[in-house]
Amino acid sequence: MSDEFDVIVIGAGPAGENVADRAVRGGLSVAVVEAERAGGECSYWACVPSKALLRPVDLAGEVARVPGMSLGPIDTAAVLARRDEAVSHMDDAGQVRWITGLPAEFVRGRGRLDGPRRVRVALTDGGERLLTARHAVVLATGSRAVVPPAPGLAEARPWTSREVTAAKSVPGRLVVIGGGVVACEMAQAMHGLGAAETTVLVRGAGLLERMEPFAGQMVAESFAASGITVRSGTEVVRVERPEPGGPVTVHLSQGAPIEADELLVATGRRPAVDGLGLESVGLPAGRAVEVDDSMRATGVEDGWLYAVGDVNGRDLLTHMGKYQARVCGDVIAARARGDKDDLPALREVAGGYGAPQVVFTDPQACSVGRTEARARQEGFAVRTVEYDLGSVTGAYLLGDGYRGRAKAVVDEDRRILLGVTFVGPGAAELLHAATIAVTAEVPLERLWHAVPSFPTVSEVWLRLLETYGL
Ligand SMILES: Cc1cc2nc3c(=O)[nH]c(=O)nc-3n(C[C@H](O)[C@H](O)[C@H](O)COP(=O)(O)OP(=O)(O)OC[C@H]3O[C@@H](n4cnc5c(N)ncnc54)[C@H](O)[C@@H]3O)c2cc1C
Ligand SMILES: NC(=O)c1ccc[n+]([C@@H]2O[C@H](COP(=O)([O-])OP(=O)(O)OC[C@H]3O[C@@H](n4cnc5c(N)ncnc54)[C@H](O)[C@@H]3O)[C@@H](O)[C@H]2O)c1
Repeated sequence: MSDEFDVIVIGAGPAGENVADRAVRGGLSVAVVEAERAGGECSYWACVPSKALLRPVDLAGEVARVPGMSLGPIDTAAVLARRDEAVSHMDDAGQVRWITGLPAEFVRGRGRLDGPRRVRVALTDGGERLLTARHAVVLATGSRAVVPPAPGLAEARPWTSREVTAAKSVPGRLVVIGGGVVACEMAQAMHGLGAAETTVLVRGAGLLERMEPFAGQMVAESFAASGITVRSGTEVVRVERPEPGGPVTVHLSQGAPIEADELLVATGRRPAVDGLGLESVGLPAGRAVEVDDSMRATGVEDGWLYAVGDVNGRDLLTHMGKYQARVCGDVIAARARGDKDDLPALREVAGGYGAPQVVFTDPQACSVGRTEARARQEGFAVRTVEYDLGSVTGAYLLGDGYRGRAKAVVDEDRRILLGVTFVGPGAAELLHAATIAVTAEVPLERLWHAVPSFPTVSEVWLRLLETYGL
C-alpha cells in the first residue's frame, strides 16, 4: 500500500469530501483521513438531524394556518426515529463507499501534520501510518462547540449541539444559553417535541444578531406566541447540578435562578485544530487556519497547505465549506498540472458578498449579502426598501395569519442589490433568487424584467422593486 499521494485531506466532513472529489476529477490521487465518521458533523450532529427535528414543527405551523385542517399531537418517538434514519443510524458505511468509489483511499484515524507535506495518522484500529503528499495537504477538520467558562457550567455536563441533535428523549424543562442559530433552531425543535418549559438566555439584546434586526424580532415573537421564554441581556453567572443527569439550576446576572431538566449550550464554535500539529509547519496553534482566496494557508513556505470549511473560520456553513472545497480541489489540480491558477472559478468570491444562510425556525429567517448596518459601515451609498411579505397574494394563500417581511439593501451608486433578507414561513426557497441577484450584481433595471409567477410568494420581488420606485 503506497503511503504517498498527490493530495492528503484531513477530515471527511462535507468540505473534505468535496475537495477529494474535485482533486480526483482533476486527475490526482487522494487519501482522506477521518477520525470519527465520514460525513462529518453536518451529517450526524448538525444540519441533517437538526432539520429532521425541526420539520414537524414547521409542518405544525403550516397546518395551524389553514382553516379546516388540524394536527394531532406530535408523536415524538416517531420523529426521533425518523431523525435516526436521516443520520443513517450513525453508520458512515455509505459515505465511506462514496469516498472509496471516487476513487480515493479512506484512512480511518486521527491525522496530524508532522512537518511539510507529512501527515501522521494514529489509526483507529491501532498503530500509526505516515502519509506524504506530492502536491498538497488540505485541512478540513471542522469546528467544535464552545462551552463558556461560567462556574459550574462544564461540570454540569451540559448538552451541546451534539447531544441535542442526537437526543434520545426530550426534556420537559430546557434552558438554552445563546441567541444564535443553534439556540433558536434547537429551542424551537425541542419545544415543539415536548419541552414545555423552554427558556432561551441571551447575553445581548436579541436573537440572531448577525441578521437584520427584524429577523430576530420576528423569531422572538413566534417564540413568545408558542410559549418559549426569551430572557435577553442575561448572563449565566453560575450553574449547579448536584446529581449527574439530575435537575440543573442556572443562576443569572439578573432575576431568579431557573431550574431545568437539561441545559443546552449554544454559544458558538471554535476551529478543530487541537493536536493538528500546526506548529510543526510554523503556524500558530489554537487558531483558525488563515487562507487566501484560493484556500491556500497563508504563511506556509512553498504553499502546499490548504484549509477549507469551518476550520478556516470564514463562513461556518456547509454549503460555503463545500464551495470552498470545489475551489480548493480545482486549484490544487490546476497547480499540479502547471496550468493557470488565477481563473475566476479558482477563487472564493461568494463569501465576500456575504454568504447565504437560512435559519430553519418558524418563521424561517434567510439572508444573503450585507445587512444595512454592514453596508453603511463599509461606506456604500445605501438605500433600503422593505415590504410586508404577508400582504403578497401568494403568502396569503399559504395560510391565515401568514407573517413575514422582506428587506433589500441597494447600492445607489451602482443600482444593484447588496443584501436581501426574507423572514416568513417557507421563505427559504426565496433565498436563492436573491443569492443570484446579489452575486451576479444584477442591475435593478434588469431585475425588473424577471417576472415572478402569480400567485407565488416570489411576487415580493415585484413589490420590493415597485416600492423602490421602478
Ligand atoms: C446544530 C447545527 C446545525 C447546523 N445546521 C446547518 C445547516 O442547516 N446548514 C448549514 O449550511 N450549516 C449548518 N451547520 C454548520 C455545518 O454543520 C458546518 O458548517 C459544517 O459541518 C462544516 O463542514 P466541515 O467539513 O468544515 O467540518 P465538519 O462537518 O465538522 O467535519 C470535519 C470532520 O473532520 C474530522 N476531523 C477533525 N479533526 C480530525 C483529525 N485530526 N484527523 C482526522 N479527522 C478529523 C471530524 O471527525 C469531522 O468528521 C450547523 C451546525 C450545527 C452545530
Ligand atoms: N441553519 C444554519 O445554517 C445553521 C444552523 C446551526 C448552526 N449554523 C452555523 O453554526 C455556527 C455556530 O452556531 P451557534 O449558534 O453556536 O453560534 P452563533 O455564533 O450563531 O451564536 C452564538 C450565540 O451565543 C452567544 N454567546 C457567545 N458567547 C457567549 C457567552 N459566553 N455567554 C452567553 N452567550 C454567548 C452569542 O451572543 C450568540 O447569540 C454558526 O456560525 C452558524 O452559521 C448554521
